Amino acid sequence: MRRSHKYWKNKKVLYVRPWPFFGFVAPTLVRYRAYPWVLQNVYNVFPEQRYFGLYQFVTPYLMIKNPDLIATIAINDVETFPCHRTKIDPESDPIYAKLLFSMKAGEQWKESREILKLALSGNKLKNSFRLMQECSKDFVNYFSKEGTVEVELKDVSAKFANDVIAAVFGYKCNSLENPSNDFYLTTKYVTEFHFLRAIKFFLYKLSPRMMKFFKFSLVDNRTRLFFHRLIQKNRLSQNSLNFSKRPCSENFNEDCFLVKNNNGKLENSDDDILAQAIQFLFFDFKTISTVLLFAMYEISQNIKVQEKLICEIDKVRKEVSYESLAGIEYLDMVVAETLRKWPPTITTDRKSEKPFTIEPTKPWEETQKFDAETLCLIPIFALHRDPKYFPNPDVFDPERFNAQNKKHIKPFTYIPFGVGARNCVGSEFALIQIKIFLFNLLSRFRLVKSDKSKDVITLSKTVFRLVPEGRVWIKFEPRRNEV
Ligand code: HEM
Repeated sequence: MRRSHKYWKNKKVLYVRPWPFFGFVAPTLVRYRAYPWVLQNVYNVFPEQRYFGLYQFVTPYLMIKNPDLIATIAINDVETFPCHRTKIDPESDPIYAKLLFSMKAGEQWKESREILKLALSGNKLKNSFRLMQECSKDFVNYFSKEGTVEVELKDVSAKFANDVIAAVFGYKCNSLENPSNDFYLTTKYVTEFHFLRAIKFFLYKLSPRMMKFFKFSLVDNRTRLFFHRLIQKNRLSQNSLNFSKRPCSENFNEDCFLVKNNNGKLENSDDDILAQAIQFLFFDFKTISTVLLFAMYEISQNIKVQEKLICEIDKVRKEVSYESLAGIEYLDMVVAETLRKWPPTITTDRKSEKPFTIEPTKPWEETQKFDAETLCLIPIFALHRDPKYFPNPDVFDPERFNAQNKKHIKPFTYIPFGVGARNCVGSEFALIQIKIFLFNLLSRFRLVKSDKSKDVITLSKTVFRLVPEGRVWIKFEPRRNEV
């Protein structure tokens, strides 16, 4: 596809006028507006359009606004739109090439996806449930030592998300007690998009061959070494890891990390496992910690929601089980509303393999032909905030998802986990992790606003993700006398 600000004009497609060189992302690059709001503004430029063109830097994207058109692209016409944009050439970085998100659709992707899906659901998920339950208990026990405590939400949600991933790797690290444990430091290091990594990504896009020639890898030696050491310990030792109180073989969910090789055999070489580890860190750590942060923040702000949630949680006495957790309908509704208002993945995309046509459905539209390799942007955050689909979108209202109301949500307007063949493979795993955390937390604490933070969250203008600006404080107030 040609990269130039003339592309949409030449194709006679309506488009958002780009800022020179930077395209629509300019307001975030100059730190004027947070990226989710920039996307929402762009989404609103042509209220009646089903789709329109825009430029991310000089790369043309087609924004798909209309929910039916989203379904066409992601479900009905999946042969034309089989993959995401991010595709790292396996020749240039074999580790990144093993990530499902960046894999080209085909047998290897299909099988790897099936294996990961199995590892993250059903009986395997029940096993992970036990680990998550342990991590949540460690979390609340840590705060139960004192009375009311003031906590910073970015910090505590990141530590919990980290500890669950670590547990999947057979590594018990309780990051609240021990914030400088190796796993947490590595997670932070890998997931922070610092300057050097940004440059590496840019160079990869520019010339994968050059990167291969100079043997530059997106996964640096420090990360590689850390995980290789961990994998070796897990495989070779039947004894506890230094940081684990249990035999690691019991914890290490190796099935999460199986990959089919080109000869159709199941294997998990150290590099395969390393790739899956990176996948967990990218997909689980950032998404889960973001959802937990916003869920705790919204619950602290909305007292009625909190009281109702506590009431429902208290009905499940003593130990919560996998089954009883799924039965707490109001918890489902609170999590669903958090994912509506604050979806951690603010957009997703599809890339067309072949040319395609969009037929008119409105009087002012014309048949429009598009080239192969057209990049389609699906604006998850903006759809969730569109008052046409969610009236008063800025209000946190879990009742949108009660049994009656959720029937009226227009299909493909609520898509926190994406849609179709390339949707999120970890959604079940993620939902259980979020729910079990909130269950344990609210069983022991009320979440109370803190004077240190404002009532309205401001989003960061320095990153291209959904991140609050600065620190976000609330208080955990023990419910000792009630339970
Ligand atoms: C609240 C948490 C999460 C959210 C909101 C989320 C959201 C998403 C979204 C929007 C996509 C793109 C889907 C599409 O294009 O249609 C995606 C893809 C993906 N997610 Fe998640 N995700 C979450 C947690 C996880 C977890 C825990 C894992 C486990 C490792 C995971 C693994 C993946 C993978 C591997 C893909 C790529 C799938 C493919 O291309 O075949 N996600 N996720």
